Amino acid sequence: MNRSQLTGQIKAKQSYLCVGLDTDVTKIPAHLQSQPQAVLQFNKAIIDATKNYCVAYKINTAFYEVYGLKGWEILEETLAYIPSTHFTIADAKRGDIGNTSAQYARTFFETYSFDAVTVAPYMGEDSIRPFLEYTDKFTIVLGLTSNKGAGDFEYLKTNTGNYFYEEVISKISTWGTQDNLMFVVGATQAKELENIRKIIPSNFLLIPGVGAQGGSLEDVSKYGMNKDCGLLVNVGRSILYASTQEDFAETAATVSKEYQQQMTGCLKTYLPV
Ligand SMILES: O=c1ccn([C@@H]2O[C@H](COP(=O)(O)O)[C@@H](O)[C@H]2O)c(=O)[nH]1
Repeated sequence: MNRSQLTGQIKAKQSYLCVGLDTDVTKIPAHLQSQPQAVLQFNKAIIDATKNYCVAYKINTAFYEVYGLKGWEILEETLAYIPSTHFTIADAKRGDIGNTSAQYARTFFETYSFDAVTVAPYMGEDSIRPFLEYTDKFTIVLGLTSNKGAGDFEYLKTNTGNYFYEEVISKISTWGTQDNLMFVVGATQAKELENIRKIIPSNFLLIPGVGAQGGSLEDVSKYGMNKDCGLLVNVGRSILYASTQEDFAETAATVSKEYQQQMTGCLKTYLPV
């Protein structure tokens, strides 16, 4: 899915919700846990329940890799079950020397046909270029993360007086275009979004941290939205585990709809005219 198809979906659905499929078998309803294909069944029920309210799904590979070969099969079947109208993200946070990054890019863009993959920027240009060579796919680079550890390196001041994360975003933004490059910015960092938009007014941002991590959808929308919306707000646990009973799918639908309705309001209020 390209940028204009993504923005088309956002407009049509009045939603920029991305549902995070971080499925932890110990947290899913007890009645499913005994089923042989528990994670896949859970994912399918969540996708059926939420697809009308969201425009994207993010599969965090850690929750599948933990089961070895079986986990990769579940990941593949989950990806195949996501409707083609939805943008798909492999949250794998890869990045290595170029020769190795090329294999990671092939994995997520060819072996599995994700629309996007998350990449860690620490190893620099040659570690990111192999992903960006897929000009019809999106490379989503970690910009300013949602966790406490963001303070350890991302907020260090460089000799230019800027934060390290600003240098990272600013430099990497010249390596790609708004059609193949996005950045991750945590919802818990909403106060920085106004500044980030000065550096990258056009690129889409993937925003995790609303829900379980306490980030504010309102603030993210107020400070991060651009004329195309430019936001994919990921919500995982607070949708997946909104109920741990037999009504988990209905409850996930209700919570997703609430997010979608709040997003409709934010689009009316904050979309620049
Ligand atoms: O800075 C970051 C980067 C990635 N993540 C990922 O997003 C989701 C958040 O899930 P919730 O359950 O909604 O908290 C998860 O996959 C993280 O690995 C992030 O949270 N922050």
